Amino acid sequence: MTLNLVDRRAVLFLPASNPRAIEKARASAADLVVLDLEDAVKVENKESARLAAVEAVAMDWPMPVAIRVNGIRTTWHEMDVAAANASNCDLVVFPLVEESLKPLDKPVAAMIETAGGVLAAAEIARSCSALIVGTNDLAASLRLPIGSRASMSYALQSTLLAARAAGIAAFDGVYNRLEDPEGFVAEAEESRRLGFDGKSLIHPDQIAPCHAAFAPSQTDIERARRLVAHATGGAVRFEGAMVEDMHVEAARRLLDRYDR
Ligand SMILES: CC(C)(COP(=O)(O)OP(=O)(O)OC[C@H]1O[C@@H](n2cnc3c(N)ncnc32)[C@H](O)[C@@H]1OP(=O)(O)O)[C@@H](O)C(=O)NCCC(=O)NCCSC(=O)C[C@H](O)C(=O)O
Ligand SMILES: [Mg+2]
Repeated sequence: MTLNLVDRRAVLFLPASNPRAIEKARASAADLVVLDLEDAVKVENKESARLAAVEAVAMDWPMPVAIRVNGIRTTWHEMDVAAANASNCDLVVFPLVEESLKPLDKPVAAMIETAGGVLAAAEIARSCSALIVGTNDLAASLRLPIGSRASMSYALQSTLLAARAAGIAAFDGVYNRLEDPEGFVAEAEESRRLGFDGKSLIHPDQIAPCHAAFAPSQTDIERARRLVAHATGGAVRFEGAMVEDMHVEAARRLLDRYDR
């Protein structure tokens, strides 16, 4: 079972153990909300967070809502998966994935956040609805010093390639520095240039800048409109450059995204 998440931009994570954050997320402009049972939840709250997540997804949500379960090597994993699978959530997110996901009764997404996950991303992508890069765990797995995003470019691009080859959505990782809005915007714009559909977020303040970074600019939209109007099929000269059918298709996709 799959869920079309392509073109969703703002993927907001929050601890399932935080009821105020759940309320805030429901009222937000996030495109996908992920109630976390994994790293954001203290060990002593794992069971109550699972119950809270199941209760929360039973409410009405204006956007798809997911539950992220604990990793396969933890004692909570099986109970989390069973609870999420039986719940009203739209998607189950698995962390630290290194092989194909087993099908559930609902759509699944995989987090690529280890060296093994990156190398298996193409196979994993064929078993799920989205790949999400977990840049914090990935940095640890690759033994990178803090702030070494440039050293992750191969992993980011491999994940994107795997998702595109499987025709599913790809989301970039989180930006941890809550008090650095300029840094967030720069990283989100880079994510868009890399081809990601959107970015994982950890705070409501990151939602609006994320939408802005991934939205097509007015210049892009106007150019796309001119290009679609100008195209006659095959190779043509358009504003000083050669364009062919794939450029027209890309322009149509951009206009379609903008309209939606
Ligand atoms: C990072 C935080 C712990 C910061 O918390 P805090 O300083 O308390 O936040 P604020 O005081 O600014 O909060 C203001 C209000 O906003 C709500 N809030 C905060 N964060 C969220 C959120 N993510 N979603 C919805 N609402 C949120 C607060 O409840 C306040 O509400 P109110 O009291 O009514 O005013 C905190 O932001 C946080 O917990 N963020 C999410 C952490 C998380 O989910 N982490 C796991 C995913 S990230 C990850 O692990 C990626 C991957 O696995 C990897 O390896 O990289
Ligand atoms: Mg992680």
